[in-house]
Amino acid sequence: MEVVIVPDARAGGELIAAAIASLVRRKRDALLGVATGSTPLPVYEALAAKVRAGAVDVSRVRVCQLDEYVGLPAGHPESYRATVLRQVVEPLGLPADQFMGPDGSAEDVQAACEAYDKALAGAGGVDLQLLGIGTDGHIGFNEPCSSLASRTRIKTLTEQTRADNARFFGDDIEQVPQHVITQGIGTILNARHLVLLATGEGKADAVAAAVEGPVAALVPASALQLHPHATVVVDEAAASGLKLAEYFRATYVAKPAWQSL
Ligand SMILES: N[C@@H]1[C@@H](O)[C@H](O)[C@@H](COP(=O)(O)O)O[C@@H]1O
Repeated sequence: MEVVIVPDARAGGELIAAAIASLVRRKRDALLGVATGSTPLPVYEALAAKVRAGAVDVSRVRVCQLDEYVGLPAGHPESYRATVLRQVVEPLGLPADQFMGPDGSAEDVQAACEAYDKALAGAGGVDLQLLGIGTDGHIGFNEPCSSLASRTRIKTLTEQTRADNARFFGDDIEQVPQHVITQGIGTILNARHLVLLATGEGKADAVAAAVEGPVAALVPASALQLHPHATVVVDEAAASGLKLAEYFRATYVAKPAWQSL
């Protein structure tokens, strides 16, 4: 696992957008797994700026969702489908048929989960999966004690996650769905490159547990330790609980010029 400490969220966004651009230059139809929440927004803004500047051609890039709420009415603005369309697909100018996600309004949710897991593999697998981290250490919507081998399935949110996400639902926790579909941890680990971005002091404990604690289902993000190509990008505040921060800084300074993220 590589840990990169950046001065602020904007720098993290620039760094990851550069890594995505570099991937797309190597593989024009890369499958990009995107996350929702506030944290990845600087990545999407930096990437869209590169596209506008003509620095990278993303016209063949495919985008896929990490997770979705269950039971929101179709087209609800806070569904993750609507969110990713608004924040990623439209700003990048991609056609809807280059975007895939699980069907959160399916009658048979279990079948929708299995179909999505198969569709990801059928699309050749995710090339780069962008991740955030919940304050309880979750990735996607894999809450604590999710199986580290789990596939895409339905999960029940913790009260903590519903409270954290209430800000997207008029600060009313009752409006936050209880159930979600999420790529499983095993599914996420199938991506070729995992890039987790965490910013702000509120993520410091979760980041320290994920990066320096034991691999444990209690901290789903610790599963990144099992992946051969995982990059954790943190700002100073989110890095504040890391015991090895100085080592991570020195390693990044000494990184060979030919080695990308
Ligand atoms: N399912 C999403 C996660 O993918 C995201 O990482 C997390 C943190 O969001 P934020 O970046 O807003 O803190 O929120 C939700 O739970």
